[in-house]
Amino acid sequence: MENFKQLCYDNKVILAPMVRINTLPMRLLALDYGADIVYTEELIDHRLIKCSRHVNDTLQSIDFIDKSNATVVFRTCSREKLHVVLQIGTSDPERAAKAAQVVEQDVAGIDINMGCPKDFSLKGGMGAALLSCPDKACTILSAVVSAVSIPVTCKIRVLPDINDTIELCKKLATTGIAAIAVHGRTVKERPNHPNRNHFIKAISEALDIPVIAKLLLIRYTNVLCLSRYVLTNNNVCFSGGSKEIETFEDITKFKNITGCSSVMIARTAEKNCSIFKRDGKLELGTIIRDYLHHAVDYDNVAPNTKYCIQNMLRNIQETEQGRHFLESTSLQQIWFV
Ligand SMILES: Cc1cc2nc3c(=O)[nH]c(=O)nc-3n(C[C@H](O)[C@H](O)[C@H](O)COP(=O)(O)O)c2cc1C
Repeated sequence: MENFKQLCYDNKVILAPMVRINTLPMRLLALDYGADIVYTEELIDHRLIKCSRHVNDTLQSIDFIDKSNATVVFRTCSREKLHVVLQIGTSDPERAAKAAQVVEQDVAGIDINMGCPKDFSLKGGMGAALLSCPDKACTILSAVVSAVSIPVTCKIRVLPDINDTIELCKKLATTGIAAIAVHGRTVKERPNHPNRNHFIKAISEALDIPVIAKLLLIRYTNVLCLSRYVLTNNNVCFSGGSKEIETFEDITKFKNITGCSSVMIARTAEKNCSIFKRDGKLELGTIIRDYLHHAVDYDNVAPNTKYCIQNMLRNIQETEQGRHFLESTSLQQIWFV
């Protein structure tokens, strides 16, 4: 209950899950700049359940280490404990529940990925594959909700039909999840397709009293628990707006368009994490330096650090500021800041 009070999904600006980008340094950077909640990259249940928890006194971190090859699968620290949501890739209720239990004491929430369109996920029955198996999706969510005492959420993509999407959301909402994040593109749509903001608006309007009533009736008898799982439009997070979100003010605009009180940002944050700053974005050089401080402090693996910085650089090449930055600074210089 204590954790839930801390992790509320109402009116939040959120760093959306991004594979290889959202390791600890990026999550801390987003928090520095003003994000309220930060998602991890998707971590597959098979890997998490093989992990053991280690308190790393040198780095002041908590490490989840895969014993079979001594790899750090997930590193976190006390600073993010009340803000970090760990996203699990799964196709199995039992494994999902076990994976959630492995990290439960060190994170603020658990999210189940139901939107990944990649072959790897679809072939394994994970990610967007769950959108076409709603019963299985619900079984997974219910298993995780029962297994842990922190909030559980899921992140979906919209279905081609608006009413089917609303029905799916209502069904998922009966499992006791605390929020749904909706990416307004279908599985087949690519990032350059327009985001279906009107779908998200319809969902946020539909997920109101009936869903609350259903949840209250079906799942809980204890009054203290009731308010914990009420799912209204305040608990629908908007995702998919990066093409149209360039400034912090744009976030408010999208809240209004979609009727969601929370907004998740992926690609805009990937290229300029200071999008979360209320008082305006920072120069890329400052962002990279701030990022590197966290990467060094937490001994982030070099290939991952390099990948994130290369993405920031690649993504700004087309902007005036980016061209100027690249002309005046070499990657070599940045690397040794
Ligand atoms: C590099 C990258 C990695 C991503 N990885 C994940 C992931 O692990 N889990 C997930 O649910 N979505 C993932 N996504 C999707 C984003 O979370 C988000 O829903 C999508 O990019 C649309 O939001 P945007 O317009 O703000 O970019 C990823 C997106 C990008 C660009």
